Parts: sequence; structure tokens; C-alpha cells
Amino acid sequence: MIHIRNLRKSYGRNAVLQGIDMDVRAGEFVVMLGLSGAGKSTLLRCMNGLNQPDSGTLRVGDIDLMRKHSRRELARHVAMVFQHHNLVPRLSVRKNVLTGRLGQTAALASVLQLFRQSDLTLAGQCLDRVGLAHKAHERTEALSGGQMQRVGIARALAQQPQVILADEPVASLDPQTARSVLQYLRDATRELGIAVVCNLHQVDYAREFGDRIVGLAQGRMVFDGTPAELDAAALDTIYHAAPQNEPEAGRGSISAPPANAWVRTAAPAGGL
Ligand SMILES: Nc1ncnc2c1ncn2[C@@H]1O[C@H](COP(=O)(O)OP(=O)(O)OP(=O)(O)O)[C@@H](O)[C@H]1O
Repeated sequence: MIHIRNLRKSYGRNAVLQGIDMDVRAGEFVVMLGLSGAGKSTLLRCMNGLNQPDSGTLRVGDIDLMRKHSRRELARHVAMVFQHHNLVPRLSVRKNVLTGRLGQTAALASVLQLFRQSDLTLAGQCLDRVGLAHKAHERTEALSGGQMQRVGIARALAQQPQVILADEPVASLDPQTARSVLQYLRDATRELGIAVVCNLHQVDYAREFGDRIVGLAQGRMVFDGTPAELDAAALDTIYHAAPQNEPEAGRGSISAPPANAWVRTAAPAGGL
């Protein structure tokens, strides 16, 4: 579903992605972990066509993102769930979900916000999936933060994408609400066979919800394994990476891990 090879992206002299190799299959829930600045959002934005990589291979479904492609074409494949959900507060919940259809609606109908009956039915089904069908006609601003994020998920599902990219979708939520939001996301994507890549800062949630966990450090993938394999040594590799070109004694290989491999080091005293 997602195919990435030797992907590189720099901002000026800042080499943010330094040769990422990654494949994500349909129905797989991949959680991406890493320190702030590791390059997680940049990688998601490349997958969503918002950032243009410098070089490498990046395909989502049958779209080659290294070549010219239309936003509408990409919207049929990729949906995004944002940390701050990016909903329009004064619109109804259903209208916000329907905006997920705009990329696939004829241009004039989009401008006039005319939707087919099939789109209205789909919006209802997507809201039902996140347990909010009864809120369809309420103004979105009246919802709680967790409910708004569930509307954000429903909007992403309404795009009928092959891939959902979620950038810290539960960062502003309390633990109980965060878990329920991730559960809705995981259930919906499993049942629909959608591939998910989800950036998180919470290791516990990564273990609980990820089928697979990917760790980024300084623009390189330094871990790729199951939740069970994410032990203290792996966490050390992800979160205590030495600055590039300045390897610490005994941890030299982390600044240049072999492609698509991860490096075990001694667990830090006290763990994370
Ligand atoms: N538009 C931009 N212009 C210049 N530099 C950028 C831009 N976007 C990101 N960067 C830089 O790229 C690096 C990686 O940023 P990125 O947001 O991808 O990290 P991250 O792992 O998602 O961090 P966080 O967990 O804090 O969101 C950082 O050094 C950041 O300053």
C-alpha cells in the first residue's frame, strides 16, 4: 500500500529524512515513535503530498508521489487526521464529515456544497463507526475534544481512502478519551482494510494499538518491529540517539544504522 525506499528530504542544510525504507500493508496499523524533531511529521507530510521529498521512491497505492499528481487523485488514496482535528466549528458534524467528500465531488458541486444522496448515506455510516451518528446535526463547536477528534476520523473515513495518516491525533486528550479515539481508529481501519501510519509520543499507546512500531531518530529508521520487540534497548535506541556524527562511546552504530535495521544497545539505568 505504501512503498518507500531511500527517501531523503532536507530543509537547507538540515537533512531531516536521511534514507527511509518502509512498506506498509493494507489493514496494518503502524505507529511511528521518535523524539521531537526526528522527522516523523515530515515523513507523514511526504506521504500526504504536502512535502516534496528530494530523492528516493515514494508510492501510495498506484500513485507515484515523486512525480506530478493531482490533489484530487491523492485524496482518493490518502486521508489525514490532525492533532487539532481541523474541523470547521460552526458547521454541523455531518457537514464536517462531508468535507471529506469534496475532493471527489465535481468542482461546481463542491463550490455549492451539493452532495449526492450516496455521500449523505456514507457520512452517516462514518459517524456511526465512531459512535456519533446521534450528533450528526449538532454544531461541531458544541462537542468535546474527544468527540471532535472522532469527527476528524469520520471525515477521513468519508474519503474512502486506502491510507490514513494521523499526526499525534490524541496529543491533547486525557488518557481515557485518547484510548477510545485510538480504538475507534484502529477498529474502523481494520474492518475496512485501511493502512494507518500514526505518529505518537506515548509509548504505552504504541504498544497497545500498534500492529507494528517504527522508530525514527535523526531522520533514520532505527527500529521496525512488533510491540513485543519494543523493549528497553529498543526504546534507548529510539530516544537516546547520539547527535549525528558525534556517536557516544559504545553507541557508535546508531548514527548510521544499516538500512532497514535497528540496533540493540544496553538498557539505560532506570529505563525511560
Ligand atoms: N517547513 C520547514 N522548514 C524548515 N525546517 C523544517 C520544516 N518542517 C520541519 N522542519 C525541521 O525538520 C526537522 C524535523 O521536524 P518534524 O516536524 O518532522 O519532526 P517530528 O519528529 O515530527 O517532531 P514532533 O514530534 O515535535 O512533531 C526539525 O528540525 C524541524 O525544525
